[in-house]
Amino acid sequence: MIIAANLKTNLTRKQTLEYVNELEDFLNKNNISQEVLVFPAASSLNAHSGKVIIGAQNAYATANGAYTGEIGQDHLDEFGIKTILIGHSERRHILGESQEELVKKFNYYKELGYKIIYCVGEPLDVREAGYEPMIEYISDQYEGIDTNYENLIIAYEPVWAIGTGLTPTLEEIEATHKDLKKKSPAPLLYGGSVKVTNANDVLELQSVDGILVGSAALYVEHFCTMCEYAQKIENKN
Ligand SMILES: O=C(CO)COP(=O)(O)O
Repeated sequence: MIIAANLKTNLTRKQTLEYVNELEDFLNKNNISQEVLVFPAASSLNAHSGKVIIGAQNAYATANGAYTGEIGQDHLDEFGIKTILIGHSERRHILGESQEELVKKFNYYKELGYKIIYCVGEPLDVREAGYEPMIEYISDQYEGIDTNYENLIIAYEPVWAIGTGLTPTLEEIEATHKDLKKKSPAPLLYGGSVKVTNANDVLELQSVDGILVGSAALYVEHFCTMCEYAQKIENKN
């Protein structure tokens, strides 16, 4: 399974280094062979060798150039980073990235063979409009995306569930994932208020291939526990 931590605008470079080292030790001591990804803030990116894979939360579709405030492929290359998150709801809804811009970014990093975690998910008003409009809204977020890209992972994160403590029910997650799985053979993660208290139940769902965790992942011991849950489920199956 794939267990991913999106650290967002949290943890300094020093704190991130401690975090990744503690996580790496835990994975090794506990023989955890799951795919574990950590997405630090841009200024906390660092080279890391081991089980933990470091990814970028964002980068511009360029190697370098005049794009004030952005980082590019050169900055990721410096640390051997080959994994990127694209289409996170905070980038879509807070930072105003359009589908067109996301597609451009997707294609740029796809050409370079990056592992891409591409996020989709509906806001609350769309959710409240009913299941069909919700699936239509999410389908639009697949527009222009090569859903057969071999290094693609998709994360379904309902916007209203992110950082709110609210989640769809397990049945709702399963139903939505089943429908989204028809759109792409890529592994499908669930994200949105995943905590130590619900992670195991979510991971046990048939159509869930992993989780993308925000706030709860800031506590390294919580994130380690979730990695352990995934390992136990896999050992059992
Ligand atoms: O946005 C998320 C991960 O990308 C989820 O955030 P929370 O786990 O804080 O809801």
